[in-house]
Amino acid sequence: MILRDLIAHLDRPLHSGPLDTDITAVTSDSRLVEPGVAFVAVRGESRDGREFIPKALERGAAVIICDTAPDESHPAEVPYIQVSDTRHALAAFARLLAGDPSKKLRLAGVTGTNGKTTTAFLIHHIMKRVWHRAGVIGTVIVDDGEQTRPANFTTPEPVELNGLLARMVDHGCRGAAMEVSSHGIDQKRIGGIAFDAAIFTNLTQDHLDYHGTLDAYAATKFSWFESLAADPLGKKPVAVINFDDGYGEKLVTLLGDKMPMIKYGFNVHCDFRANNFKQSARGMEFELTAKGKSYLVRAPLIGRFNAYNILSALAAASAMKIKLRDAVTAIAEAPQVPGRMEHCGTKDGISVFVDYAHTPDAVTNACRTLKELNPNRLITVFGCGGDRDKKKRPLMGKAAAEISDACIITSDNPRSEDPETIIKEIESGMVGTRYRAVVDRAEAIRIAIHAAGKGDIVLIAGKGHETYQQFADRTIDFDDRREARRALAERPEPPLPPRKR
Ligand SMILES: CC(=O)N[C@H]1[C@@H](OP(=O)(O)OP(=O)(O)OC[C@H]2O[C@@H](n3ccc(=O)[nH]c3=O)[C@H](O)[C@@H]2O)O[C@H](CO)[C@@H](O)[C@@H]1O[C@H](C)C(=O)N[C@@H](C)C(=O)N[C@H](CCC(=O)O)C(=O)O
Ligand SMILES: Nc1ncnc2c1ncn2[C@@H]1O[C@H](COP(=O)(O)OP(=O)(O)OP(=O)(O)O)[C@@H](O)[C@H]1O
Ligand SMILES: N[C@H](CCC[C@H](N)C(=O)O)C(=O)O
Ligand SMILES: [Mg+2]
Repeated sequence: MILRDLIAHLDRPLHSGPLDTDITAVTSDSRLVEPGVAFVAVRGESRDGREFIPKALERGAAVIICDTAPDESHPAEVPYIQVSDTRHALAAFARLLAGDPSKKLRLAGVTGTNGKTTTAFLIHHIMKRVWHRAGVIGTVIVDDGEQTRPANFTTPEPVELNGLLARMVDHGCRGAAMEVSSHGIDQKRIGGIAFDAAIFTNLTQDHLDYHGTLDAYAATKFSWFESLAADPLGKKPVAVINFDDGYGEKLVTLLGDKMPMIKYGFNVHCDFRANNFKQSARGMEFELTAKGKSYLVRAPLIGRFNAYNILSALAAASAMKIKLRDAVTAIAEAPQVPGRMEHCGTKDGISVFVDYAHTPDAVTNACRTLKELNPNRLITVFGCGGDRDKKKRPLMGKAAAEISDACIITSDNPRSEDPETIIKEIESGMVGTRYRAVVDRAEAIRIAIHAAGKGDIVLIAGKGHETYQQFADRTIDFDDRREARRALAERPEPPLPPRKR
C-alpha cells in the first residue's frame, strides 16, 4: 500500500520525505525490519523504541513512525512520520495492510477478569456448529479456521492479530471469537478492530501491578466499550454485560443508551436470565429466559460461574444473528476447555481437577463449585505467579483456606522472584484451615493426591492448560494434568479384600 494512503488514516501526522513509497508490512520490532517495512518506534515499559531507529534504518526500513521529531542525522530520502500516538499508528497500519479483516467477519470480543477464555471457546464452538468455519484467539490457542496452534498472548499485538483475522477471512470463516485483555486495550492492540458483540464478564482483583488500582483497571476495560459506542466502525456492536456484577452494573449506567445492550445474569432485570440452576459431577442445567421465551440449557460444564459464561455466549451468538435455539443445542455439546475445571481422573474414590483459577475470585469459585459436589474433603494445591500482582497473594490464600478442608501452598510460575517469599505472602492470608507449604509443585501435587482418601477431591489451581513452569533462570516442561495422572497412577494398589471363608 502507498504510504500516502496509509497516513490518510492517522490523526494529523507531520511528515517529511517521499510519500509515494510502497509499504509492504509494519512492525514495532527493529529486529523484524526488512526493505519495504514500516518501523514504528513504540515506547515500552523497559525499552524506548526510538533507541532502535538507527537499527531499523540499517535494515532498510521504508519509513520511520515516531512521536517526536526526527533528529538531524535522519536520512532525507527515508520518509519520517511524526504522530501523537505510535500505538494507534501501529494498529492502523497493521489493520490496513491486512485488508481491514475484522470488517469482513462477525467478531465477538470478550473482556473481564475471569471467564474470557471459556466464553470465547463457547462462542467459537457455537459459531462452528452453525457456520461450519470460525476462528478463535485467546490465552490457550489460536485457530485461523484451518490450523490451531498454542497462543503467545491473550490478545496478540496488532500485526499478529490482523494477520490472524485476515487468514480467517481467506479460509472462509464467517466469524470469530477473541479475548480482549486489559493489556490489549491499554496498549491499543485492538485499535480499529470492528466488533459485533463486546462482552463484559466481571471485574475483580488482578493485574494491579500494571493498572495500579481496581478503578483504573475497570476504566481501561470500560474504555473499550466507550470507544465502540463513540465509533462503531461501520458495525452495530452490541454490549453484552454481566448485570449481577457490580462493575457490570456501573458499565450499564455509563453506557446508558449510547449502544445496544444485552444484560445477563440471574437477577430479574436481566434480558438473558438464568433460573433453577442445578449441577452434578457431569454437568449443569438451567432455565434460560430470553426474548420472551424459555429454554432448557444443558451443558457438560460445572460451576455456577460457567452458567454466566454460557449466558454471555448465548447472548453474543444471538446478537450476531444466530438462532438462540441453535446456540442452545450447540452448548449441550460444548468442548472441554483445556485446564478449566478439567477432570484428570478418579482412583480409589479420589477425584482430581485442574483449574486455571489464579485470582481470589476464581479460587473462591473453583473451590465452591467442587465443595458443592459434596466431597468428603476438598484438598487444594495452589501458588501465585511471580512478577505479577502481589496484592492478590494473601487474598488467594484466604479464599482457598476459607473453603478448602486442607491446602498445600506451592509454586506457580515464580519467574524472577524467590518462590519461598511468594509462598510466605500467600500464607499471610491463610486462616483456619490445615495447610502445608511444599515449594516443588510436582511434589506438592503428589503429596496431596497420596494423602487423599475415598470421597476426597483434589483441586490443583493456577496453571490450568500451561505446559511449562517459569523460574528466574530456566523454564521447564510442566503440566499439572500430567503430574496429577502420574500421582494417581503411583498410588499404591489397595490391599486385596480378605479371602471369603
Ligand atoms: C506488560 C506488557 O504487556 N508488556 C508488553 C510491552 O512490553 P514493553 O512495554 O516492556 O516493551 P519493551 O520491551 O520495553 O520494548 C519497547 C519497544 O521496543 C521494541 N524493540 C525492543 C528490542 C529491540 O531490539 N528492538 C525493538 O524494536 C519492542 O518491539 C517494543 O515495541 O510491549 C511489548 C511489545 O509491544 C510486549 O511484548 C510486552 O508484553 C509482555 C511480553 C507481556 O508479558 N505481556 C503480558 C503481561 C500481557 O500482555 N498479558 C495479557 C494477558 C493478561 C490477562 O488478561 O491475564 C495478554 O493479552 O497476553
Ligand atoms: N465467569 C466467571 N466468573 C468467575 N470466575 C470464572 C468465570 N469463568 C471462569 N472462572 C474461573 O477463572 C479461571 C480462568 O478462567 P478463564 O481462563 O476462562 O478466564 P480468563 O479471563 O481467560 O483468564 P486469563 O485472563 O488468565 O486468560 C477458571 O479456571 C475458573 O476458575
Ligand atoms: N494471564 C495471567 C495468567 C496467570 C497465570 C498464572 N499461572 C501465573 O503465571 O501467574 C497473567 O499473566 O497474569
Ligand atoms: Mg484467558
